Amino acid sequence: MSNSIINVKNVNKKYDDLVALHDVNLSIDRGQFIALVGMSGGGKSTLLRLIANLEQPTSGSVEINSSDSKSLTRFMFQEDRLLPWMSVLDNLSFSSKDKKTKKHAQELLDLVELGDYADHFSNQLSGGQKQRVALARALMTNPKILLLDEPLGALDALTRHKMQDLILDICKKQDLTTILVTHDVEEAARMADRIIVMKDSTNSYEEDCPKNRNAGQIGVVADRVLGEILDEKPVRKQLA
Ligand SMILES: Nc1ncnc2c1ncn2[C@@H]1O[C@H](COP(=O)(O)OP(=O)(O)OP(=O)(O)O)[C@@H](O)[C@H]1O
Repeated sequence: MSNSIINVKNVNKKYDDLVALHDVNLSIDRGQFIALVGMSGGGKSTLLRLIANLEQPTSGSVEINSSDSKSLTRFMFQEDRLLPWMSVLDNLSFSSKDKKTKKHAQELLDLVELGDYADHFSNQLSGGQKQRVALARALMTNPKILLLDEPLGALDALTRHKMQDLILDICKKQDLTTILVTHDVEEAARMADRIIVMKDSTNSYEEDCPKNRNAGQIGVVADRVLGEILDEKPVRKQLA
């Protein structure tokens, strides 16, 4: 039996006459940590939105192999989306009075090492702490798939490093399948066990349709072992 949880088949996505994704095929196994890298406008976020079922492909299909596909995915955005008038705990539980929900929220705050910050408000948190709250909130529905769109872009290098470790740790503990969009190749190399490069469309298709210059296609898939620091040439060479 296949172990894949996400199957993207022959996906094309057009916005009017702009081709954002061109014939993308991708199969992701349960528990994999995927990094999606590539040039700006290459279709990374578009692919993530299709997988999250926030948008539909123009053609092709995105299949999620799970019994509870509705509660599968959660985004963690780059921006701080915490509601400033709610405490950290309420941001997770949406002020629910339900004891179980509150307990779950507190457990997740403990998981992201912010157990003592439940009563704080977002203006009392650092950028890294806000991102950890956002991560905890993303986990509230017990997702099986975590979709991260440039979550760490605004953080300083040290905080970013710590967050990378925390995310990896949580993904392992919660047995999550994760897709991380990042511009940072080092980050991709550090975190992912598979790196997918969305490449610029420089084939004849582009000549036919100049507007499709950035149409996202899966370029290179590099498999590597989780946790290793990448100093292998292949990924960089192919990115250059
Ligand atoms: N809702 C939309 N309507 C029209 N065009 C869109 C829409 N969303 C994305 N696009 C276009 O589709 C292409 C791919 O965009 P997308 O945001 O997926 O790229 P990206 O690789 O995530 O870029 P970046 O790295 O800059 O975030 C771009 O040309 C973009 O302008």
